[in-house]
Amino acid sequence: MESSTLINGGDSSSLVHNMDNKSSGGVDDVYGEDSATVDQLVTPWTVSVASGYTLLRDPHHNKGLAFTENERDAHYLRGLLPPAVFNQELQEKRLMHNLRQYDVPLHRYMALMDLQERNEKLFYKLLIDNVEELLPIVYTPTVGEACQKYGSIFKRPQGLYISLKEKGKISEVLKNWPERNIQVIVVTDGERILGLGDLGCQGMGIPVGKLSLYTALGGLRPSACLPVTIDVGTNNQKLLNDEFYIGLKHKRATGQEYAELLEEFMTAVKQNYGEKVLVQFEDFANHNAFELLSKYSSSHLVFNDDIQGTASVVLSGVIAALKLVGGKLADHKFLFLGAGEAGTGIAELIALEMSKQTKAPLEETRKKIWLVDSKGLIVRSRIGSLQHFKQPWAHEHEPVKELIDAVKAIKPTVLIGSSGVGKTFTKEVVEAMTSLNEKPIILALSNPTSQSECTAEEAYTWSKGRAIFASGSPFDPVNYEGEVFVPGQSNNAYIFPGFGLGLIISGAIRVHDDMLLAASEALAAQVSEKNYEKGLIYPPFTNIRKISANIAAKVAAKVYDLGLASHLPRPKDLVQYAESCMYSPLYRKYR
Ligand SMILES: O=C([O-])CC(=O)C(=O)O
Ligand SMILES: [Mg+2]
Repeated sequence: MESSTLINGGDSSSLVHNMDNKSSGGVDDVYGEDSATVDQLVTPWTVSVASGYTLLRDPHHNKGLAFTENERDAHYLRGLLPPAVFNQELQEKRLMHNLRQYDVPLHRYMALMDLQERNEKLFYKLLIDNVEELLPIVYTPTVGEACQKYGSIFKRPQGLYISLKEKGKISEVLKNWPERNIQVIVVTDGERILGLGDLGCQGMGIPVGKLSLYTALGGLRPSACLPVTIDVGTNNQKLLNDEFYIGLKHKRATGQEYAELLEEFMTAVKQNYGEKVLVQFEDFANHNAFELLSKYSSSHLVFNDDIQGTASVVLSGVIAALKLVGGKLADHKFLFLGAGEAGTGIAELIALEMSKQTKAPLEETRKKIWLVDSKGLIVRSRIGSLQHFKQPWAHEHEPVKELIDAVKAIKPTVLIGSSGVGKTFTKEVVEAMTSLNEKPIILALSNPTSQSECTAEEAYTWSKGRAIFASGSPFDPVNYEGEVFVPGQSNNAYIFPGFGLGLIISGAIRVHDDMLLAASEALAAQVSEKNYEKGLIYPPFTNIRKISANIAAKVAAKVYDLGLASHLPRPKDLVQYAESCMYSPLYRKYR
């Protein structure tokens, strides 16, 4: 009896089911009032939505108690809602009040996911207006716990699961997703979820969380965002033993079997969504992350958030920190704990920027940067046994085993933790950094909070208030000897939403390192004098949409300059253009 119609346009290109009985869900034409969102630039935005009970169950169009009297009459809602009519602000106030009743962050997370599935606009309105309070819930650290428990909190699909069972059918599986105009995909295979290790299929929480930030922080339409989890098995024995585990119950497929599944996925993505769809790789293990990025960067629009997004946000923080500590980038010396995706990605982008500034060859600027991995300082004598992505960092030096001895030997001005292992910046390490530097720059990037190399309190206390500190997951301000220190959050969430927006509004077909440098410079330029006075090296998240528009503009400008843009002509004012393309969470009036 049910027929379905595909309707494009607005922020809601969705599959709407026509039913015979209008009162239980017919199809009405609706004219919205929002400013144009990204794809409205190419499609007319008359949209059709279901009415009646079906409308209340459709998260893209449901407004709950905010349906007006006229809308209740026109859309067969009489009796389905209690009599009160709330505006969106009152709904928001009520929800924030309810959320704050939960003491357990995971309960807040679950309440927010329920809201997202019930009333999408209200979810985004809440997230945008309360970004500092809600970011730690929908994102790190709480999203990490959600992934660990994803099997038991799973209710409805929030993204696509593509497992080895779907081999040979991936293109068909993509067509099962209700949206067609996809602009960004965040994909994980769950092998390295934050610093929590292999969570297999339960890694889905990460693409879902990242994409909700694409919308809230970067203004991408929710319906243009597709979370994907590739399931090739898991090596996490606890999950394999768990009768409630939601993924494939065998060890991870590797080698050719893995590569073929990924190849089929990447091909199907391009076939279904064209060459301008952005694929963001997220939380893959090192070996696959580097390989996938280099394999697909010349044929697809791909971006690895852990290698490139993290690099861009850290470079921005370092550029900003120079205002507080003085000197040029090339005057500084960097020591990393962790030589994986984040560590080597950041190191390379810093070396590139140094090389750009000084005109020195990359081989020279790399020598200012040292990395420590689980076997100690990466030095020339280890080269034969090093993975290829570590080899550029194998400089001449005698072997050093421990981080503390590396600090003493290298004498860095900047210490960066990206190993995924918590509590590794010990008192001794922070004190050594402080004895070497008037203002040591210390970045503890590993996520979630449990994996942070040190806490904000430890950094400020052990450095006697002298550290310039930022971390991947948020920490509260610290009161040290009567002075309040506000730690920064050096997280790729500052970069990827604006970066992706910049790629999309310009119709980029490839990502280039210069675009990452442009994003870093754009973010650093958003740190105000007031922020610097407080010792901050990142602007607060409260202005993130404006920040994202500025990042998007600089990235798009670079896309145009490099001749990689397919949306012509180039808009005159790219900041204004980026802002005008952003999704609005305000309700539309339904006729
Ligand atoms: O998700 C985050 O908070 C940052 C990130 O990409 C990671 O830690 O893998
Ligand atoms: Mg990540």
